[in-house]
Amino acid sequence: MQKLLVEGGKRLEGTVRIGGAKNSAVALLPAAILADSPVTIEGLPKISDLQILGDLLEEIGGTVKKEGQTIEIDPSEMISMPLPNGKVKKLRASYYFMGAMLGRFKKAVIGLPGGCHLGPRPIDQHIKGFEALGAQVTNEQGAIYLRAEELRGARIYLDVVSVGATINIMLAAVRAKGKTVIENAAKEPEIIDVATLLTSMGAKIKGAGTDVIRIEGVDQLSGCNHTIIPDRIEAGTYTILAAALGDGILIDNVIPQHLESLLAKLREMGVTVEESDEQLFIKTSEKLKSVDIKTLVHPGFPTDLQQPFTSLLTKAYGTGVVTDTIYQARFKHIDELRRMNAHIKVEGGAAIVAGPSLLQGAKVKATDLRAGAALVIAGLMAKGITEVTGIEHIERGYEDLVEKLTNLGATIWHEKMTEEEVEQFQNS
Ligand SMILES: CC(=O)N[C@H]1[C@@H](OP(=O)(O)OP(=O)(O)OC[C@H]2O[C@@H](n3ccc(=O)[nH]c3=O)[C@H](O)[C@@H]2O)O[C@H](CO)[C@@H](O)[C@@H]1O
Ligand SMILES: C=C(OP(=O)(O)O)C(=O)O
Repeated sequence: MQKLLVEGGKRLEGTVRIGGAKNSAVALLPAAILADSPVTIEGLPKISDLQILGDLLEEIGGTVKKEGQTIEIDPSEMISMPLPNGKVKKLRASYYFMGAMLGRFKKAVIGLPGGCHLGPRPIDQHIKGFEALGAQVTNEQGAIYLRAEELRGARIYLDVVSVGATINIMLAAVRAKGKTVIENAAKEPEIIDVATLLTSMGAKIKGAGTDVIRIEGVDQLSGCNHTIIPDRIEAGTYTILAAALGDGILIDNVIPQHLESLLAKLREMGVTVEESDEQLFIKTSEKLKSVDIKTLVHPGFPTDLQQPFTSLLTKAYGTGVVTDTIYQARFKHIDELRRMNAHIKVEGGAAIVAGPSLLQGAKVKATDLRAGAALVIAGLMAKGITEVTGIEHIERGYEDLVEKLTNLGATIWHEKMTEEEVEQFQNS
């Protein structure tokens, strides 16, 4: 097992290029199941979640060829093999095998998904959607069994705005008979990206990116070529880092409109933010002003940037209140930031950050993906060396993290954990 060592206190500058969007990629790969010929997806990020999804596609009979950041998935020989255990539990997005396999085979057995532990993450809205389309859904020993004689289009109102449920229902509905309307749909850019791929495959989808999506089912979907959108959360993470320590950092391959809620907050704090078509230029200010943030569904402030943003707030003057309305318990990074001398308390579902604090290097543990990003940012801001364990979480969503940060002038490296450290880590 490896840990990350981060030496803090340096100002950073240069250019960082953003990879393809994790939360698109993890849906685009399962979407290929719906086609009858090879689907090619370009611009994939180098992250561990995609390796697992590639393995799962092979387990059900797909032929997967990877070359650089391009993947070709030939789904023609796939069968509806049950995936009740094993790799499906290692990530969240394995739930997209439910919608895609139901759409193609009218049956599937998929274990309940894993992913970041952020408090309860039910999938009742996914199931409500599948049932409305005519599927029988049962939960047997931790696996979801789905079966339908035929899928029929339906009007589905989501009780909770859910990215996963919106995409999953879309995946099944493109192969249902007749018209499906998803109301109160999520509007995240990744939903548009998945709809774009499905449309290139021959699906008929209108309204992706709005809260009403209309789908006219088709009998057949074919292979196509698709280029993935840039990762707004990776871009947002480097933007936050640049706001904390940037002497002028250019974020390349980003769609600035995807990050408007973050950029508005950074401007309020006094950060220099310049936008162009596919780039952002970010420069910190000597005296950052505290702000409050409240995470909301898109286009509100993204929950996935809440944790990295909390690290930035420790440097700002004043009190900042962080409220996460999507995951009320997404605060596991706070205890670790406190070890680094951050003055933060969690009260009534909000984290209250009193700044500025001079962060000190410490031994900390990444409990989830974005907590890991928050701790790396804090480590780069801190005096001394920070050791971050739990880096397999970070590898789920950040490609080439060490290389990208080193290019910006950071001192960060991997080290093998000793046996004693591994034991301590496993028991903590
Ligand atoms: C792989 C992927 O794309 N992950 C993202 C996706 O997760 P995921 O798709 O799991 O998140 P959702 O948008 O579904 O969840 C939003 C909220 O709805 C609740 N909910 C969701 C589904 C459901 O059936 N019932 C229910 O109550 C969840 O507990 C949560 O409070 O969107 C989240 C919210 O932007 C992001 O943090 C994750 O990075
Ligand atoms: C919560 C996240 O991922 P997942 O839904 O894959 O666990 C995330 O990307 O921040």
